[in-house]
Amino acid sequence: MSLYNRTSSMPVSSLKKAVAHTFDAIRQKKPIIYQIMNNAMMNQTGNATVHIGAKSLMAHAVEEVEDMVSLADALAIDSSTLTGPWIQGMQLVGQCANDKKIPIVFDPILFGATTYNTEAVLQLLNSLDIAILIGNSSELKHIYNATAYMQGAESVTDVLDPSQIVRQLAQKRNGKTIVALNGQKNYVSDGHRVVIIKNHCERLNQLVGMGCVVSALMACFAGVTNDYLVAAVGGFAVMGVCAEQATFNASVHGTASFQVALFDQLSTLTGSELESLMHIDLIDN
Ligand SMILES: Nc1ncnc2c1ncn2[C@@H]1O[C@H](COP(=O)(O)OP(=O)(O)OP(=O)(O)O)[C@@H](O)[C@H]1O
Ligand SMILES: Cc1ncsc1CCO
Repeated sequence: MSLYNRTSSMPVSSLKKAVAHTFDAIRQKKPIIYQIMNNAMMNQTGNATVHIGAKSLMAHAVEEVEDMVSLADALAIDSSTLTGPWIQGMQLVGQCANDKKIPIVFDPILFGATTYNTEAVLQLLNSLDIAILIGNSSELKHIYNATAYMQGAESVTDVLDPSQIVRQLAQKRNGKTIVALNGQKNYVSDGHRVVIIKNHCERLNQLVGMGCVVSALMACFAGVTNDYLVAAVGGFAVMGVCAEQATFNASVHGTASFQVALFDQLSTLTGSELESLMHIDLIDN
C-alpha cells in the first residue's frame, strides 16, 4: 500500500490546478515545517518556508527532536554538514515522524562522496519511510547503484535518461517514495508517471544550496497534501517560476541581487500565477 494518495491519471492542466490549489492551501493553513538542514543553508530554507506562508521550526539536539516533531506537519532533512549527534537526531526524528505519519522530504546531499556520508544516508534510507527523495543526478545515481549492489541487480551507470532514473528509483522504493531529480530540467516520478518541470533559470546554478531550498518548499506542500507527487512538482515549479520572474526585476544587477529578487518572488507569488506560468510535461505509463 502506497504511503501517499496517487493523483488519479490526470492531464497536465489538472496537475497544474492541483499544484496551484495546494500552493494556496499553504498560505491558508500555514503548516509547520520542521527542518534539520545543513548549517550552510538553514537561513535560506527557513526564510523560503516563511515567505510562501508556512512556518519554520529548527532544532537539532537529540534531547528535543521528539518533542519538536510532534508539532510538525512535515519534516525536511538533508545529509550535509553531518556529525554523529546530528545523524542520531535525524534517525530519531525520522522514526517519530513515521510513527506519527508526518511526511519526510529527504535530500541525500553528498551521497557517495565519503564513506561516512554514504553509511549515514543508507541507514536513513533503509530504516525510514521517505515521502519525497530529492537529489541531483550524482546523488540519485549513487543511491540507485548502492541499492542495486545490495540487491545484486544491475548497475544504472549507463542509464543516462533522467526520467528512467527517477522512475526506476521510485519503483525500487516500492511505490512508497516520490523521487525528484534536480537539474536544468527537473524530473519527478511515483514509479509510473514522470513529470518534467521545465521552468528554470541559469542563475540558480550560481547560488549555493538551491536544492535545499527546493526540498523545504516541497515539505511546505507535503504539509498540506498527502499527494506527494503534487508536492514534489509544486516545490520545483515554485522555485523555477520565481527564478524566471526574478530575472525581470529591474533591480537585479548580479547574482546577489538576483537572490533577493528570487526571495521577493517567493513572498508575492499567487496560486493563479503559479498555474499560468508553470511549464510541465507528463509521461504517464
Ligand atoms: N543548469 C541549470 N540551469 C538552470 N537551473 C538549474 C540548473 N541546475 C540546477 N538548476 C536549478 O537549481 C535548483 C537546485 O538544483 P541543483 O542542481 O543546484 O541542486 P543540488 O545540487 O541538489 O543542490 P544542493 O547543493 O542544495 O544539494 C533546482 O530548482 C534546479 O532546477
Ligand atoms: C554549500 C554547502 N556546503 C555545505 S552544505 C551546502 C549546501 C548544499 O550543497
